[in-house]
Formats: sequence, structure tokens, C-alpha cells
Amino acid sequence: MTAAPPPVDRAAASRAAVAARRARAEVKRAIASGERPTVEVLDASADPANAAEHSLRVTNFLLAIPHIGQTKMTRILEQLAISPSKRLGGLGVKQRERLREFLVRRGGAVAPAALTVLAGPTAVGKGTVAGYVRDHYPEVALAVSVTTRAPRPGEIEGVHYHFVSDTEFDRLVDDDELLEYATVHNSYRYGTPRSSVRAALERGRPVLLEIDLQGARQVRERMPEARLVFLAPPSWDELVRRLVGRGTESAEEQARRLRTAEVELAAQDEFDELVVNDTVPEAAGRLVHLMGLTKEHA
Ligand SMILES: Nc1ncnc2c1ncn2[C@@H]1O[C@H](COP(=O)(O)OP(=O)(O)OP(=O)(O)O)[C@@H](O)[C@H]1O
Ligand SMILES: Nc1nc2c(ncn2[C@@H]2O[C@H](COP(=O)(O)O)[C@@H](O)[C@H]2O)c(=O)[nH]1
Repeated sequence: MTAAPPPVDRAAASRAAVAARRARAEVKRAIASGERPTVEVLDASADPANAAEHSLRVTNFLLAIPHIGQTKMTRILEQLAISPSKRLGGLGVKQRERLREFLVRRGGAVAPAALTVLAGPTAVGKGTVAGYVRDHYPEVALAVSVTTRAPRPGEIEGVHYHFVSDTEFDRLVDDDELLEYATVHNSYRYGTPRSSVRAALERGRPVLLEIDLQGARQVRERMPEARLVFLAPPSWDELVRRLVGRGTESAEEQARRLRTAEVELAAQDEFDELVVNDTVPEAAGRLVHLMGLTKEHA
């Protein structure tokens, strides 16, 4: 004879759900007001007397932290070897310690990243923000890409790009001299020379790559320790304004790029961090902060 299932204590379940919602809201509220309460919430959750924290699902806890979406949350839990079904109160000692270390790394001084990739949709301002970093944060080594497109007025060989022929680009690919490369916007080829990235890293300089989404994915595969930062527009309308306002593409090309931008925006969950490009100095400040540099963002 099968044993009857234990009776469901609906009142207790409902109390736990309310407590979990409260704890999740508290994590969100505190982060929004500039506090860093995640470690405190985790520590409090070890004591069953703190019912809200104790019963909070680890998934909901992570999702309450800005810029952690479903994909990233799943990856974090895999890395920390924590089952998504766990509640904070039910974590083992080692799991709690691993989660604590993760929160400290993320919430306090950001751990320095040797290699950071900045990507995002067309016309969001990647080039502008990267240029601001080059001009205001000389400690950052901004990798100079190779490209098969011709220089625009004002662009300097070796500063903005290395301008190369198709034949030379083929040779770089054949000799495996590029860390990543892609044909961008269906037109020209762009790539990051391995040697310059390696040389800067060996000198201990934090390296920034400003590249497209295809390149960012290749870097993630080849150097999983790289930090991927997605630059997002404040709104879709503003993205369109920037693309049209730049005036460097035909109406047809603008429409094509906007179709690609929709796909690129949907990929932001693949990234470790998100920076909204509201103003250039602020976005650049947040970016270098995420690179673990000492200059605090505004
Ligand atoms: N924070 C900002 N506020 C207003 N305008 C901006 C901002 N950032 C960049 N822009 C403007 O938006 C336009 C697009 O910027 P930029 O060329 O840097 O974009 P991008 O992401 O590098 O584009 P693409 O991928 O197409 O090369 C430019 O005219 C630039 O001056
Ligand atoms: N995959 C790579 N993409 C790159 C690289 N360098 C630049 N880019 C991207 O190309 C477009 C167009 O740049 P533009 O200067 O011609 O306007 C832009 O999205 C850049 O991010 C690279 O080395 N690899």
C-alpha cells in the first residue's frame, strides 16, 4: 500500500511565498538606493529565524540583482554548483561560501578583468565610448583592430585602425594572427590582432576590445575569462535617432542595420554586464569601473 502524501500546509506555503517576495523586493530596493545588501541577505538567510531570507529561492535572489537575467543566472548557478531548486536557507556550507565569494566579487570593488569586450547594436555609441576611454583613461589599452575598409576623414592608421588590403587580411587569418574576426554589416572585414592583445596583457595593462557581436562570441569561446559588456541604448527611439543623426548610411542601409540591431539587442543576456549609453562620460565611467579600474563611475 502506498503511503498517503503528507498534508499540504497551505498557510505555511503562502507565508513562505510572501516572505520570499518581501526579501526579493528588499534586495531590489536596497540595490536601487545604492546599498550592497546581497551579502547581508545571504548571511541572514542561514538563521531560520529570518524567515524571509531563509525561504528565498536562490534563483529569485540572483534575479533581483540588476543585470542578472535568466541566462546569466543559470550560468552562475552552474559555476557555483548550486541547484536552482535550492532556497538560501538550504544551502550547504560550501555552496553558501561560493555564493558569498561571488557576491563579494561582484558587489564590492569589481575584480579586475584583464580583457574586456564592449559590444552592442549599431550606432549605440561603441566607437564613441571607446574613444572617450582612449582619451581619458590612458591606463586602458584599447586594441587597434585591422579592417579592410578605407579610412574615414580624420582616422589615423595605427590609432583608429590598421587599414589593410583583402590579401593582407586573408594572410592574417591563414596565419592565425587574429583572436577573432568577422564581416560586419555585410561589407568589410574586421579583426583583433592577437599579438597586440597578448603584449598588453603581458605588460599587465587592462585591455578593451570594441567589436561586434559575432566577434564577442568568438572571444567568449577562446578566452572565457574575458568580461563581456553590452552597451545598450537608453531606448529604441534614441538608437534610431543616433543612427539617422550620424548620417553615414543610406536609408536602405539604416533599415538593414536596424533589423540586425533588433537581433543584437535580444542577445544582451549572453553578456556579463550591461551599460546604458545615456551620456558618453557616464557610460565610459561605468565601463572602466566594470573593468576593475579604481576610478569610480559617476
Ligand atoms: N551618449 C550619447 N548621446 C548622444 N549621442 C551619442 C552618444 N553616444 C554616441 N552618440 C552618437 O551616436 C552616433 C553613433 O555612435 P558610434 O558611431 O560611436 O556608434 P557605434 O556603436 O560605434 O556604431 P557602429 O557599430 O555602427 O559603427 C554618433 O553620431 C555619436 O556621436
Ligand atoms: N568583430 C569585430 N568587429 C569590429 C572590430 N573592430 C570594429 N568592429 C566593429 O565594426 C563595426 C563598424 O565599425 P566602423 O568603425 O567601421 O564604424 C562596429 O560595430 C565595430 O564594433 C574587430 O576587430 N572585430
